[in-house]
Amino acid sequence: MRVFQDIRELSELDAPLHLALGVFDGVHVGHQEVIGLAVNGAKRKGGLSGVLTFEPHPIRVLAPERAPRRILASIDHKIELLKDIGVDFVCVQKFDKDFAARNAEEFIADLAYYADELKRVAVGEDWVFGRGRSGNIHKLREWGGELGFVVDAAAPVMVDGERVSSTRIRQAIRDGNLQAAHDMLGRQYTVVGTVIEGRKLARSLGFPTANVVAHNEQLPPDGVWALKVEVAGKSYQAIGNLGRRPTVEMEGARRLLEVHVFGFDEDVYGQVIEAEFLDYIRPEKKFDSIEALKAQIEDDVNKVKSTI
Ligand SMILES: Cc1cc2nc3c(=O)[nH]c(=O)nc-3n(C[C@H](O)[C@H](O)[C@H](O)COP(=O)(O)O)c2cc1C
Ligand SMILES: Nc1ncnc2c1ncn2[C@@H]1O[C@H](COP(=O)(O)OP(=O)(O)OP(=O)(O)O)[C@@H](O)[C@H]1O
Repeated sequence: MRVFQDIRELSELDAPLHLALGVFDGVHVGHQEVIGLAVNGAKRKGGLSGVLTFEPHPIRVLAPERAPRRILASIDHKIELLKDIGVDFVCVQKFDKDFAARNAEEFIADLAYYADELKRVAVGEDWVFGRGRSGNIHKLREWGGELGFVVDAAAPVMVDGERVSSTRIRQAIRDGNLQAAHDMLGRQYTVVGTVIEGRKLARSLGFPTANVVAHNEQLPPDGVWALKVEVAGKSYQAIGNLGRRPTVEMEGARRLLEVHVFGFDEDVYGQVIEAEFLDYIRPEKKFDSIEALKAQIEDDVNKVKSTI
């Protein structure tokens, strides 16, 4: 799968193009429907399917005060998810004030200019875009008639009677409702993060941990979780504490996911870990002593191991 950094680079593609447009945070079941229209279009008519997405999330530039603090998938993770769906290329357009300044018609005219053989545009039927949100599906069809592309629009995909959206999924994760997030994503929700050095205290507690800083992804509620993690392409069962470790840290310590991977004792500093949250075990607590914390962790580990 090819990755481009700007719509101007689409001129390198010498084939009919079938392009899905949107932010696609999390690549949820609604997004999959839209992207499927582009993929199927390319299969039926020939040519290449692709996704045009924006980075950072446009709302960060347009209304930072309303922007979500965390997202469902950082750009690298999003690109992996799009690769799994089978698109031929992804264009990650930098979204800044300049880009935001053009109106919907200018944006589409630019797109059709650089994506020379643009044959199909796929969107959700309620998608609005461009300065002042002036572009919509009707306008898109009108401009497509002039510029030579057709517009495929997906009807809203619903789960539990409500339209699926990235915002709704972020809320479900914040609430700890990972089953609802799973249903709306069409896959298990995972958090990707990098392992940083800790204080190496966990080893003396008998439970070495990898201290993971999430890459800006939405985290579920703090506490102890049964996890499945992927490290260096291999999958393991694990237990993790998400939070600020009040027993051993001062107030205001960084929020971390500390992961104890069963049957694993390798140095993983600097590596990327992907964690799936399986079951909530208990809230994080401040213990009176390290011994009490250690006894509790032993109980937690036994509890998780007994369910594997
Ligand atoms: C399964 C598990 C449960 C934990 N629960 C708590 C907790 O309830 N409260 C707390 O302050 N720290 C908790 N911790 C975090 C430990 O305090 C932490 O692993 C230890 O301080 C080591 O930190 P280090 O990796 O920086 O050396 C937990 C850790 C694990 C692995
Ligand atoms: N539930 C859905 N059903 C069908 N199409 C959808 C659905 N959700 C989004 N889309 C479409 O997918 C594309 C990308 O959507 P986008 O990521 O901008 O919106 P969203 O998922 O509703 O997120 P947010 O909550 O941030 O608005 C757009 O064309 C949009 O119309």
